[in-house]
Amino acid sequence: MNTPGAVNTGSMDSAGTMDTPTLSELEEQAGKAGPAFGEHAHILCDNLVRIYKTEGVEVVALQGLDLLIEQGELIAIVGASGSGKSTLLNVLSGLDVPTAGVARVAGTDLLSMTAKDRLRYRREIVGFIWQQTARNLLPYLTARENVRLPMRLAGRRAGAARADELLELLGVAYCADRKPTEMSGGEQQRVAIAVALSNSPQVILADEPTGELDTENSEQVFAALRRANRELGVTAVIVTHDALVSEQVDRTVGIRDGRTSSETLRRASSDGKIIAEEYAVLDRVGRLQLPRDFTNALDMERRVRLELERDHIGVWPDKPQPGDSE
Ligand SMILES: Nc1ncnc2c1ncn2[C@@H]1O[C@H](COP(=O)(O)OP(=O)(O)OP(=O)(O)O)[C@@H](O)[C@H]1O
Repeated sequence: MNTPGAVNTGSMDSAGTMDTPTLSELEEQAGKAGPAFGEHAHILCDNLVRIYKTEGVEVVALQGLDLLIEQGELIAIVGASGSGKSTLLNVLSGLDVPTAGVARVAGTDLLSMTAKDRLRYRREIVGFIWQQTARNLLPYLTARENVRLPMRLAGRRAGAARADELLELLGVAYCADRKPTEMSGGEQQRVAIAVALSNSPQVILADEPTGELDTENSEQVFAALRRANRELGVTAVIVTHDALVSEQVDRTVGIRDGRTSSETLRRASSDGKIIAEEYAVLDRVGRLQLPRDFTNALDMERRVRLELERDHIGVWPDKPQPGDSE
């Protein structure tokens, strides 16, 4: 007889005693397990690690980062300098290979790609926009020619009509025949978004796309990214220090010390106001990063006392606080 709640994994032999389970029985059982972590996510990072080694010194830039992004989301990634944002974007763009963990974008496993897969991935699945306007466009080509170039490199018939449609969508149709030096920084970045969208990628990644721009140009570049996201359905991930960007997306993910630490979700209330709610991220093994200003305010160090209440968990400093009863 089985113990209540226990799972009978084996089968009976002719003498009626339990066998150890066969491999196929174990495989069948594993197949019945619930959905894998992030199975349906468009972008999945599971326990992602990136260690840089320079002159014998190791820097752990990503320390087991988990992140799930749904298809069609527009999210901002924020974090202090050195927290690992660019490292993450380099991994997602296929420029860099993580040391360990899982990274999957639009069904492509980024750790097991061949060189040929990687080239195809970078040309057709993701589009990229850099902070430095000069890095995004070739200076001797016009805006239209820049947008047509990725189509040519991918062996497609380089449709001038598609290039013009994209420039129109992003509000820079009037720049089609201009070279980068004849455009403002904001116009160049909007053309760069058109270049990134040229081969109809499923995901666009932008590293500080408004970092070199004034407020007016930043607004126009962010509006162009949002239009690309809404009208083309492309998933968009923007690394930014710019509050104008991070406070207007539906979800902002905070990275601290190479891990996701917080998320801010925004939704419209019934009276049309935007409500932002900040959450700490609970990882798959139950780890939580408490905001540093909270732990500093209560002088929390090394360990805290936890208490399970009916509908929440209380977190107290280890040391008694002034005014605490004995
Ligand atoms: N190629 C590299 N070789 C060695 N260490 C690196 C390399 N690239 C990044 N790092 C280190 O990895 C950590 C994360 O860097 P990363 O550039 O991802 O941070 P970031 O959050 O993008 O910072 P910033 O906002 O300043 O761009 C830092 O400690 C950085 O010094």
